[in-house]
Amino acid sequence: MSKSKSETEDSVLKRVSSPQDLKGLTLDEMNLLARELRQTIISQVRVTGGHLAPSLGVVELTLALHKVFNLPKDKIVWDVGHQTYAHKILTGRKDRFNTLRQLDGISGFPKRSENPCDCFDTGHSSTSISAALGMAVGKHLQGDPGRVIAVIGDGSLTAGMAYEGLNQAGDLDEDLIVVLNDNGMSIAPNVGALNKFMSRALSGKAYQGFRKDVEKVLRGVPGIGKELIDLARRSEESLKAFSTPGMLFEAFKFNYLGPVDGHRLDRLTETFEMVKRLKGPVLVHVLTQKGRGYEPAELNPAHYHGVGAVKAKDAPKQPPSYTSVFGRTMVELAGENKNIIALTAAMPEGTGLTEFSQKYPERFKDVGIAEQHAVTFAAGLACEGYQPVVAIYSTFMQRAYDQVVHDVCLQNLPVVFALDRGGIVGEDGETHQGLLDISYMRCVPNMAVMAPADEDELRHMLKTALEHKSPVTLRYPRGCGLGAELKGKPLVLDWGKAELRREGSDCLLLGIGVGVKAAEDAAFKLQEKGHDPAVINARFAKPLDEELICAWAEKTGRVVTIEENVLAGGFGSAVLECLNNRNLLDKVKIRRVGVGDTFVRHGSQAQLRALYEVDADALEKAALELFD
Ligand SMILES: Cc1ncc(C[n+]2csc(CCOP(=O)(O)OP(=O)(O)O)c2C)c(N)n1
Ligand SMILES: CC(=O)[C@@H](O)[C@H](O)COP(=O)(O)O
Ligand SMILES: [Mg+2]
Repeated sequence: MSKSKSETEDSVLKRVSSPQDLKGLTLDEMNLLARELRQTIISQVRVTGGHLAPSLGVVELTLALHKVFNLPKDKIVWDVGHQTYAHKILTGRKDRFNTLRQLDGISGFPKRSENPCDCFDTGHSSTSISAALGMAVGKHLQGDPGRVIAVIGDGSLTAGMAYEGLNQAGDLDEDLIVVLNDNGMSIAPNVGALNKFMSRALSGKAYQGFRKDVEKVLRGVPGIGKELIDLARRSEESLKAFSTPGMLFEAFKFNYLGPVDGHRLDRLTETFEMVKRLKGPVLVHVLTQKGRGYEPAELNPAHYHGVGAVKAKDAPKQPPSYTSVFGRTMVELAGENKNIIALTAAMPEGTGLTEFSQKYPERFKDVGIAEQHAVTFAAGLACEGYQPVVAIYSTFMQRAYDQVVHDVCLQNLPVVFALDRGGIVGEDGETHQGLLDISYMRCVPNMAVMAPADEDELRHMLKTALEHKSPVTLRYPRGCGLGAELKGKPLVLDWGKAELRREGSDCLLLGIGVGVKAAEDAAFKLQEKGHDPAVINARFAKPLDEELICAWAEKTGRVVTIEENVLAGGFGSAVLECLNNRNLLDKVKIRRVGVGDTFVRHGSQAQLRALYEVDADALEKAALELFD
């Protein structure tokens, strides 16, 4: 008796626990498996959240790569790594897939420590070609025949680093395979001249149609049809150069193959079987649809790029996020100040700038995934008298550090760095935590560093930063605010002044950013234990309000700082330096609460704050130690 359709479907994924299990599958079985993988991904992301549309778009591509190549001997470097859910399921993590992005569960990104088939850790974009080239050269030197494949999206191809990799790879003529996963989208629709060129060339159906028509006519020529076709194919090269995306990659000395339909398993496997035998650098151009197989994601791939877990219907309404308050304040301030220009590096929605982009399209620039360029571009705008606000996640700003130092701070240009996701971000984990920025910005001459205690203070800080005619970093966290009332117009705060929130006599709890709420919560608990803590909202990590801080440090004799940043070089270090400079360290005991010398993994923000001891409990504990 033949099996029912659903029994057959069920059985394919059940039979697959490693890429080896794909080798004997038929095309029909592979197509069924693609469907099952999609169902598994969709239902899991509903529970844990995650990068849904990118992962759905590459299901067939992943299957074809695993069918043709042999991991872990061959290697796939996934750019960004946010599209690897099918890869994870196929490489022995099916049974742990329900722990995706959870504390102690599997990561949402490739991790060498997690599985031998993850050959390179990613999370930030556009590193894959360079890493894969390094591996290819390493293999070459060792005489290892394994193949190396970089899979990079069209969005990630807007970053300069990708071209640095292509440039060297073409020159070295190494055996490297680059798969361009072209879905026309970054998180938002992709931008840039090259993107326009690629889509124009691809939609040049005229060329494809012309080619077919010519072949048809030539075939009909009795006796010499074949020779004429060969001749036409040879001269086609020059025609192609004017009208296909291949032109770009061929200039880098890559062999270009494609475009291939990225949802046709037969075409993909055929292509990779051929590519496997080719020597030198090869680029395979694959066309996919972001969100494929899940209608809401197909219709709105930007929204479904990364989603949270589906919320219960009766979940309480949350206060507005810091991001949305930033976005609204930008719109408000730009109405009064025509010099404000908002910049994003491929994250208009993530940085809260969508409304700004609609209201002031002339004064909004999405530069693509090009943080370095964004910063130097801002420096140029500032030279022309504009006030650029560069809104970039804290973690991605790391990439543009020299531009911050050399192009902005050295010239003391008035650029505002709005660093969203400053602090613990949660489920994205190690690659995305924004835990270094206070340290890396504080040490740069001319740079000021502020962090708001709540979403209302964020408004005032943005106004203050724009009034200041030097570089300013304004960092704020991922997620919703405290529910602070947003009333009145944004005000200019006293420059470099902290805010005394509570007077006290036996210790000083000194917070910055989200640390201020933790300080107030810890103060409450310490009071219940008979202590009398003072609480200060520092507002500025630089310039520090040395007068207020030292006065209360001396009065209380005990100081505990708290920040969501690494301890090394952070806000607490600034306070320690200040007490030392004023020779107060023999009179004042100090402890610092922050993240130690470690990378913070994935989990919920609350779990991680507790685990890495950067919450009110940790602050209370540190304060109590000072009374021992
Ligand atoms: C350096 C850096 N900047 C920004 C991001 C945020 N980001 C993650 S995925 C993405 C879009 C990537 O587009 P593409 O490579 O085309 O992949 P797709 O999501 O379309 O599959 C962006 C901007 C990042 N991961 N790294
Ligand atoms: C993969 C990536 O880098 C982004 O998609 C990132 O995960 C977005 O983070 P948020 O969810 O905090 O916007
Ligand atoms: Mg894309």
